[in-house]
Amino acid sequence: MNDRRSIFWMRRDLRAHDNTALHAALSASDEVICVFVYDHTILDDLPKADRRVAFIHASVEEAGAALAKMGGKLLALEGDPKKVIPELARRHDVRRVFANDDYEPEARRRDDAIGEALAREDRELVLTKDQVLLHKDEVLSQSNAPYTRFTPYYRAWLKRLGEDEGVLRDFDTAALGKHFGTPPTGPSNIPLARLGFDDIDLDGLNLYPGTSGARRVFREFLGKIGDYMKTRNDLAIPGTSGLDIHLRFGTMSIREIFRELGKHVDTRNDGVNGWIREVCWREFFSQLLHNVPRVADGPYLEKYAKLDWVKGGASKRRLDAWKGAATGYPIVDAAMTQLNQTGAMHNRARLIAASFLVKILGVDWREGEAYFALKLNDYDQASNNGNWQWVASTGADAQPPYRIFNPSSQSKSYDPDARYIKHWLPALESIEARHLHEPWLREEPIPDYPAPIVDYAAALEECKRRYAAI
Ligand SMILES: Cc1cc2nc3c(=O)[nH]c(=O)nc-3n(C[C@H](O)[C@H](O)[C@H](O)COP(=O)(O)OP(=O)(O)OC[C@H]3O[C@@H](n4cnc5c(N)ncnc54)[C@H](O)[C@@H]3O)c2cc1C
Repeated sequence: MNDRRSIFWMRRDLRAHDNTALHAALSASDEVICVFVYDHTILDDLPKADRRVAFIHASVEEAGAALAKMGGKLLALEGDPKKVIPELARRHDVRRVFANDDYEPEARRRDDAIGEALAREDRELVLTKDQVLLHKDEVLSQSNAPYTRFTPYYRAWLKRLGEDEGVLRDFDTAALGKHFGTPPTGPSNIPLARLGFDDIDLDGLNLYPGTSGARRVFREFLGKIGDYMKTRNDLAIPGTSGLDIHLRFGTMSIREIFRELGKHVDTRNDGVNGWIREVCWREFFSQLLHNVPRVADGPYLEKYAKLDWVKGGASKRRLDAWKGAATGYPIVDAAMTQLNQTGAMHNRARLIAASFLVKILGVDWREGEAYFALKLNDYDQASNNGNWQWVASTGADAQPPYRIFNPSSQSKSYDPDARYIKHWLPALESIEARHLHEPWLREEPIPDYPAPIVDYAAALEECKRRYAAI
């Protein structure tokens, strides 16, 4: 066995630069084989036109080119990683496989299986932290338990960032390029069509893949981050960073983002602080899913497993109307249209649409969670689950059960001129904004637009009864 030859397995870290696992592999070895595996156990269940697969594919292409510039080569394979990785390790007789940690329960089961398969042959899967700044049990409460409330977690997280400069270390892979050794033969990417997927116009969706795309989006955001607290809830303007898909697929290192913030903006500014706090929600939910993996299958507050959701045909009709942007509540229908057409959805719109499904339509939050998982470009199990549970009041640090987003007042506050609604529902262009916030107050129904699927006041009472019964 060659102790000095390793594999670097690229996953949710589609970049060559500042990559912890790649850096660890290069530091420990004379030869590093870099591999990306198109995982058919995931891909086979996806629609042929999938924006995320197209984004991944283009990002793999760019990461492969970056590795080539550094003297390496990316090998693209397809299949089930549980077979592909141990086979590759055997074929090249490597001692260690390096990869960046993934905290989703299914990914952990996969990694455990691969780790065991490698160990049977005296090899090793080495997992390193890369996806988040602080992970697993790095931020614990005074009683050494994982935090389940956001605010104390946030304070402890900030303190740790302030005290430990190493958290933002640059894992400078370019400086270690000489350790790539002889590249293996094989393609550095696989055509999308061969993988069974359609090409997608990512530019048309304002999705710019790869590290170049991430840095471009980040640079643009740096110019306006100071206004973040004023603009982040305005549905009609791009007031947030748009870095979500890049953080999801690791096209830019979270450490690089924080180092750049320190260099270019005043970190005492409200906008910058507000943005850092939002990023911390991502880390909070990541450690929560890792430490309390049962949240993936049910409510964190277990008493809410007994919530009496609307069932049967009524539930299906309501869910279908919500998915199909036909609830008769324009702000909800605009949000769902944005999701269906682009895979993106503004955070405020997510809150409104999710709250409407759970609290007004009385549909089990897991139905909404599953639909977002299918559609969102930035789908991340920890953040999606954490936010759905926040909205449904079943989560670790959730909103109280009786806090219910009123779609009309949300619409008036965050889309006063109905610009967002009219953009996504252009058939409503000629209708006055006030009638789009509350269409039922209009003398004549809006032509070719559905009547409200439920009466808001009655649904509100039903929701209160549902939660009070627990
Ligand atoms: C019901 C619901 C489901 C969601 N599902 C996901 C999901 O699957 N994946 C996902 O990344 N985000 C999810 N979010 C959180 C949030 O809506 C998105 O992170 C945000 O809209 C991404 O846009 P941005 O990058 O421009 O955000 P910005 O406002 O610029 O925030 C920067 C980054 O901080 C993180 N962040 C911001 N808000 C949150 C939050 N509430 N929770 C966790 N992280 C946050 C994200 O990584 C985001 O990219 C969900 C929110 C709701 C209400």
